Amino acid sequence: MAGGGDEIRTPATFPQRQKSRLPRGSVHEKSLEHQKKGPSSSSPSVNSNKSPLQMATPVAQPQKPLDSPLHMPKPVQLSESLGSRSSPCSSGSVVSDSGAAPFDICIRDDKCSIKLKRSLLELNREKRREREQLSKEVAPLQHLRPGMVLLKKFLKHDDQVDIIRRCQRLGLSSGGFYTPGYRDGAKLSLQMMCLGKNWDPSSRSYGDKRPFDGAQPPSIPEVFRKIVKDAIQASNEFLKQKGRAASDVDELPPLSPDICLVNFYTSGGKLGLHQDKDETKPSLHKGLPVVSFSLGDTAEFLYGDVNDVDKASKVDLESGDVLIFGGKSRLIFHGVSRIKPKTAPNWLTDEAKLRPGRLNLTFRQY
Ligand SMILES: O=C(O)CCC(=O)C(=O)O
Ligand SMILES: [Fe+2]
Repeated sequence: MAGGGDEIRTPATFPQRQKSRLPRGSVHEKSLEHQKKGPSSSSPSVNSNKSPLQMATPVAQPQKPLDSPLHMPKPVQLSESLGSRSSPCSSGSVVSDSGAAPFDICIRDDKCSIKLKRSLLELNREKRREREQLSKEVAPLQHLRPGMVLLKKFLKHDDQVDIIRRCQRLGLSSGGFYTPGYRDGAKLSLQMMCLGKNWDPSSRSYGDKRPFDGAQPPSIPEVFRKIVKDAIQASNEFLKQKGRAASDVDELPPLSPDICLVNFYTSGGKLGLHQDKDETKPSLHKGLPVVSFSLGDTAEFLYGDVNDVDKASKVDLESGDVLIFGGKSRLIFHGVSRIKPKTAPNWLTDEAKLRPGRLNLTFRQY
């Protein structure tokens, strides 16, 4: 799996979390082909002139428009036909302040659906199978390179459902999901929402409000911060153990996240290689980590020292995985080369009703 890193197959050390349930666990895009050895860099961005969301200068497009025809709601596959406002994930009514037709990351339970719901027994059986498979076949923590740790299925089942439901609610309200687009007309096939601070793709900078509609990003839910903290702690315990045997293993500095970029990739979603480097100099210099949660379909994730997909290592990020890159890896180039369709766990799509695709949350400290 991971290139360049080693894996440890001991049943590791997710403190408590692993026990009670399973170990725990934007959206930007544009073709990676353009990037082969190309000068791109992005998400929060980097050395090229290109935006994090890639190349051309992106222009935010609210899912629903102010008055200009340029701001006509972008047709979002499935969402209209499935009825974006009445997902069963919603608890209560969620309505965009702007009266917009916001993007719903969940699909509603179609009463006419011929798909039979799985029984609770079947769902539990699937969850158990997933746990057993994980403990047999996969190292729960993997040291991919100095400063970079992958925590397989670190997000517990209930937490995955809860994260999706919270993101759904936040995404439907003011400051919620929108489709970033480029000034040249190119569209990103992803939906993005910022929590804590707004990250503006066109200026590649952070602010308190979204320039295109003045919306204030919702705050980062406390439960998300707690999982981030637990993931860093679990990584450091693991790195400490490793450090006894190897000298190049650094611990990760603690993170107090005040930014979370939430991306939803549809099945054709991609994100070109980029560095996350729009945070403050002290944050970057200290190597304060980026902590990434993956939910839904599996992503093929690329990472490496240079902006070249041919030289990048590859790792699958599955639903429930938490990836951390900080310290010496804080400025690695990384991206998503593809989303693997129909790889989300059945129990997750049944319980959370996440639409086909992948939800990714990256936490950072400004
Ligand atoms: O989706 C991912 O795994 C990566 C997202 C990312 O790199 C970003 O939002 O900056
Ligand atoms: Fe990134």
